[in-house]
Amino acid sequence: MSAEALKREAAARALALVEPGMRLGLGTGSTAKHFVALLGEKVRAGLDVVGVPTSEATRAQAEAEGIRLATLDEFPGLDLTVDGADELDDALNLVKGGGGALLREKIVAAASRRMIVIADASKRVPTLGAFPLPIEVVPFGLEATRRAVERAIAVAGASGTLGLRNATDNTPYLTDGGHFILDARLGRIEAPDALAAALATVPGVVEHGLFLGLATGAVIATDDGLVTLGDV
Ligand SMILES: O=C[C@H](O)[C@H](O)[C@H](O)COP(=O)(O)O
Repeated sequence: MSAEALKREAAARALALVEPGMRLGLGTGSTAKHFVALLGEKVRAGLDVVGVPTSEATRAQAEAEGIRLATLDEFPGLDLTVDGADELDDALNLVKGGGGALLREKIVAAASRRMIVIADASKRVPTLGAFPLPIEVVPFGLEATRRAVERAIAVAGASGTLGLRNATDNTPYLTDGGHFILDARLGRIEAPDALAAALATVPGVVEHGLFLGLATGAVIATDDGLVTLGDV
């Protein structure tokens, strides 16, 4: 099965968790896009839900699908968020932000009673870190922040290189919040909690892509069928 077909399978399984009246967090990325498309079909068939998008891209897609949207200011507590991930381990620790949406994704996930990750099997890893860890930083003081991030990575016992993410026109990539992203190529993250704690101390770091203790379950689509982790 193609990767897209697997992503759609995982999305379809997560859709079965959606009940009428739910307040949903809508994730970002190529896997979450399948979920939003399938949800749109259900909405047009009469399902009444409200969605909080985690990016402008998801907002545009959900609007086009006819999904009623709201903000976290209107609904500070959500029932369920369904989102993709760049990596997940068996303890449901995640790396997210490959598509630059980590900040809103983390706020929405933290506001949700349940967060279900949908992924194809390529995202499941024994140890996080092969995928570069996105670290969202404010443009002001970039070089000083970059150095402080390097020190924080070292304090957490990790090592690697940091690169400023560029957009396709070769200018710095800007997130929906108007921030830059430093991608940390670490290879392995042996102590995600220590790294998350160290990064949180750096002024200028807005958020990072380690999602620890946020996902409550995962649906992973493999060629041999669906595998679930946690509470699905
Ligand atoms: O910023 C983007 C998000 O964290 C995505 O959920 C993540 O990058 C996975 O995206 P995809 O489903 O396209 O692999």
